[in-house]
Formats: sequence, C-alpha cells, structure tokens
Amino acid sequence: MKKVLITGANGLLGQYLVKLLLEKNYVVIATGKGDQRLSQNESPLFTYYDIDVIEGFSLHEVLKHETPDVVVHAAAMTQIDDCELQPEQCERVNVQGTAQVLLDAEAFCKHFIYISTDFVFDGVKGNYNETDDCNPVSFYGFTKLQSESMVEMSEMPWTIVRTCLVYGNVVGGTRSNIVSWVKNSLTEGNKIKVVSDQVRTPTFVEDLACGIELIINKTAEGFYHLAGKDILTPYEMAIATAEHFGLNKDLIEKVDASVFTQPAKRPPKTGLDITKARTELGYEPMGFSEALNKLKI
Ligand SMILES: NC(=O)C1=CN([C@@H]2O[C@H](COP(=O)(O)OP(=O)(O)OC[C@H]3O[C@@H](n4cnc5c(N)ncnc54)[C@H](OP(=O)(O)O)[C@@H]3O)[C@@H](O)[C@H]2O)C=CC1
Ligand SMILES: Cc1cn([C@H]2C[C@H](O)[C@@H](COP(=O)(O)OP(=O)(O)O[C@H]3O[C@@H](C)C(=O)[C@@H](O)[C@H]3O)O2)c(=O)[nH]c1=O
Repeated sequence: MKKVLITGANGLLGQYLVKLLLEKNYVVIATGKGDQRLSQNESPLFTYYDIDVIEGFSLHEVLKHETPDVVVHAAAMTQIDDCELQPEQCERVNVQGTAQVLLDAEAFCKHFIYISTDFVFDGVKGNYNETDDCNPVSFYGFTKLQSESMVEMSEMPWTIVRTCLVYGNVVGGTRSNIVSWVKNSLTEGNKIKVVSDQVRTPTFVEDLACGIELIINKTAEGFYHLAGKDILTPYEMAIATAEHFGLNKDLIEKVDASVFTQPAKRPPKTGLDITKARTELGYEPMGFSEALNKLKI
C-alpha cells in the first residue's frame, strides 16, 4: 500500500483522513503542530511527528527519512477572521508553509495533494467548476490562491482539491463547524443569528476524506472540486440541524449581511460543481440530511 504523509493531521479533515487511510491499510505518517490529538495512534501503520510547517528543517528531515509516496498538505491557518486581522502570520503559514512543504515533497515524494477552498472565488457566479476564474475577496482566500499557483507551477505530479464549508463531529479538539456550532448553541438555549444571503455546498468531512482517498488511489492529477451535493444557505443548514436534533428552531434568527458582519469579507454565493469528481473519480457524497444521521446525538 502507498505511504501517505499528511500535514495538519490534528485538524478536522486530518483526523478523518488518517482514520480512513488506516482503515484501508495505507501506511500513514501524520504530522501536526504540537502533540498529537488523534485516536488511531495504536495502529502499527501509524506514525506521528510534531512538525510546524513554517519550521522547514524538521519536515525536510522527516520526508527524507520516510520518503512517502504521497503528501497531502492540509495544514493551514483556517480561521478567516484571524487571517484578515493577522495577515503576516497567515501569509507565513498558508503561503511560506506551503512553499516549504512543496519544496521538500518535490525532493522526496511522488505526488503532492494541496487542500484548497471555495474562497478562491469571489462568490458572484456560484456553482463554480474547476476552470472558473478565481478572484478572492478575503486575505485567507488570497493566500490559498497564491499557494495554488505555486503548486500548479511544480513539475512534480500534483492535485489541487477545492472544498467548501466542511462539517462533521468535533473530534480531538478540532475547530467548531456550522453543525456543531448550531447544535451546541441551541442545546445551551442561546439565540443565534444566521445568514440567509450566503450560498454554499456544505461538505461532510467523511465524504471529503473518501474523495481524497480516491485521488490518492488513482493518482488523479489536476484540479478537483470535492464538496457536498446540496446547495444551501447557512440559515437552511441551521434549520435542518435544529430539526434533526429536535432543538428549538425559534432560537434561530434569519439575518443578512446588513446585520451580520465579520472582520473578513465572505464570498456571498459559492458552492462547488462536483461533476468532474463524480465522473472521473466516482465521488458520490451524501446529502446534508443523510450526513446529519451520521453525526453524534
Ligand atoms: N474547514 C473548512 O470549512 C474548509 C477547509 N479548507 C481547507 O482544508 C484544510 C484542512 O482544514 P480543516 O481540517 O477544516 O481545518 P483545521 O483548522 O481543523 O485544520 C488545520 C490544521 O492545520 C494546523 N496548522 C496550523 N498552522 C500550522 C503550522 N504552522 N504547522 C503545522 N500545522 C499547522 C492546525 O493545527 P492546530 O489544530 O494545532 O491549530 C490544524 O490542525 C485547510 O487547508 C483548509 O484551508 C477548505 C475549505 C473549507
Ligand atoms: C459564526 C456565524 C456564522 N454564520 C454563517 C456564516 C458562514 O457561512 C457559516 C460558517 O461560518 P464560519 O465563520 O464558521 O465559517 P467561514 O469562515 O465562513 O467558513 C469557511 O471556512 C474556511 C476554512 C473555508 O475555506 C471556507 O470554505 C468556509 O467554509 O455560518 C452565521 O450566519 N452566523 C454566525 O454567527
């Protein structure tokens, strides 16, 4: 089986990708910043290294020692508002970090997979496919696009995966997501304001991990959009989450951008067209309601 090194393995995607790859008998080299927070650490196929991607030397040494077949670069600064407010740190992690990981991957591995975002688009057209023009409206989106450009210029086999509003069970200290945030807020009886003028194709983290495994397995190169199949507003997601968990929908206030502001601008209407992934990879994600059934009650 292929040996896969993952950066950002302590994150939401990282944890589920590690789990899936181990279930499929890949050899997994998980890397993350600080101590590992994964629950699969007993497997003989699993190794963990504490690696900060902006400290190039340790990653270089690990890649040289492990020579994995594939590197999945998922580590990033992902809090969009923090990226806007701390642009230098965001640039260090999201751009310089990617440059470092890519450079080392070019020397020691055969296939580089970069995890990118719908936020490379401006959110005017919506339902974006892999060849649509990019025009980010946030600093985070700008750094992810800069990294995409570096990866595209690489002479090694590469894949750029764009995904959108990832959700799933919060495990091992991963960041909150739309479903966990709505569920926890309503469970605690807190009122929330949720926008109805943004459009997304929310992505169940287990579907995303499956799509990436297909790419690894088939050595599929180029751009792929891996997202959910339903086009929803955050307000619709919140209502569906409340109904699914039997929580009080009256705590959810429908708002728009004139009421709900965040430090970083969000693209209003994204959503990713997954036709290419369906056709070429056999990627078939769950619907939002179906995925809610797989979440912890
Ligand atoms: N979540 C989403 O909705 C979407 C995510 N993406 C992309 O998917 C990828 C995975 O994101 P996701 O798992 O959801 O987000 P998380 O924030 O859960 O995971 C990102 C991980 O990167 C780690 N990290 C941050 N800085 C460094 C660093 N300097 N060195 C090493 N690791 C670092 C974080 O560590 P720590 O946990 O210790 O902070 C975290 O574990 C990212 O590239 C993101 O841009 C794309 C579209 C949507
Ligand atoms: C906190 C909050 C969010 N929302 C909405 C806005 C947004 O569409 C959705 C999720 O909000 P967040 O601020 O958590 O997520 P946000 O930072 O917008 O999510 C992004 O994360 C990065 C990593 C990506 O790459 C993108 O694909 C995207 O999913 O919920 C509200 O309506 N009210 C609120 O109080």
